[in-house]
Amino acid sequence: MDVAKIQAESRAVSDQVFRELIPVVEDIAVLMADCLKAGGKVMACGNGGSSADAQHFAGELVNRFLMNRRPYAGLALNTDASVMTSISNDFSYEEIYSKQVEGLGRSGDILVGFSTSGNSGNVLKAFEAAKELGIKTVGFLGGSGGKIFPLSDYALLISCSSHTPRIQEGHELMMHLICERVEELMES
Ligand SMILES: O=C(CO)[C@@H](O)[C@H](O)[C@H](O)[C@H](O)COP(=O)(O)O
Ligand SMILES: [Zn+2]
Repeated sequence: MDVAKIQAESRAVSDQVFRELIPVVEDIAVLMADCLKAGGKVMACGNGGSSADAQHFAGELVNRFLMNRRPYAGLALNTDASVMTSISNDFSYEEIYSKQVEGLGRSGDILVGFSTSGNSGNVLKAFEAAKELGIKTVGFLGGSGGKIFPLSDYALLISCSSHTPRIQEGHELMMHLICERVEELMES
């Protein structure tokens, strides 16, 4: 393990977030606060570590980030094993999120997808379903942004790295920044 190389890449990711992506973080926080105030909800999805990011985000929204306040409508789409195994078994793994977006999503909601490659098929299909339903899409992406980039109304793209763990760390940083700003906008 080359710690110096990892440190340099970690710094580059953090620098990209603070130099380039804060205006997008702000736009997304405003979008989410407006959605939540209007009675909409924020759905999130991803695979592997990025599914953990989706759950992490929903937990911050429903319970608390820094403030004790009313719960916000946040939902991770990767937490219901019965729904996911049923869709995977009867149809395909690619449809585990799109079918939930079709069933649970309403116009005015927001769909967040975490994908470091930007190419996970189930996140891509969920974004396609969201577009059909008038649901805004927010992509936490990496590298070139992949196939999900053009379907993202808002893209938080860690383009300086193509390494999944470093990109995920950048995603978590931005997810926390969004949570802090959403709470400020909702509670002020
Ligand atoms: O957490 C990690 C690596 O840090 C892995 O579990 C990783 O999330 C998985 O390989 C995912 O399937 C990768 O999907 P994606 O980021 O390309 O959409
Ligand atoms: Zn990981």
